[in-house]
Amino acid sequence: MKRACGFVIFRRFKGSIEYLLMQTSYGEHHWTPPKGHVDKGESDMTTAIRETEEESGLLKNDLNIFEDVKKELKYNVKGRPKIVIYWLAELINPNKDARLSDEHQAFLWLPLEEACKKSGYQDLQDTLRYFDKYISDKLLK
Ligand SMILES: Nc1ncnc2c1ncn2[C@@H]1O[C@H](COP(=O)(O)OP(=O)(O)OP(=O)(O)OP(=O)(O)OC[C@H]2O[C@@H](n3cnc4c(N)ncnc43)[C@H](O)[C@@H]2O)[C@@H](O)[C@H]1O
Repeated sequence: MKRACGFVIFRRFKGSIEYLLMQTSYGEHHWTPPKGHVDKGESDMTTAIRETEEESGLLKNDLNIFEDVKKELKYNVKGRPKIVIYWLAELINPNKDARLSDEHQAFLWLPLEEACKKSGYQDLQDTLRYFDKYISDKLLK
């Protein structure tokens, strides 16, 4: 099965929580958090870190990774099943911005409702809402 891993990255910015979404420069120009295919012999977490660095310029040291908070999405791409694993991560310095690679044409930091609208896919919206609840229940109290 095709497998991809990445991070739902949030930052605490001017009193609100914002999520990083990136828009592909190919295909349908859809928006997702940074993620990508697991290479042969690579662990899921290594993939998530590598793809995030390649796609957004944000390094492992820029992030506080919540290894125990993850979500798996399963959907079909061209008729073949794909699994995508996202962990939650916080951008430690909220003023450090992302940068683009050739794979994306735009990125945005968006509050929950706008991020859900932009992402479109129901399972990604559910994932964002699940992580948002974790943030409010566990990190903001
Ligand atoms: N059309 C294209 N033209 C040119 N180059 C292309 C291309 N598609 C991929 N590539 C190349 O493939 C590389 C991507 O490699 P990676 O960067 O390693 O992998 P990825 O993020 O998992 O790829 P992708 O964007 O295809 O995956 P997603 O599941 O979001 O998206 C895959 C499909 O699933 C759909 N999808 C995404 N999330 C979904 C969800 N939650 N539910 C249902 N469908 C979803 C998307 O709309 C999309 O149709 C790029 O370097 C690019 O060069």
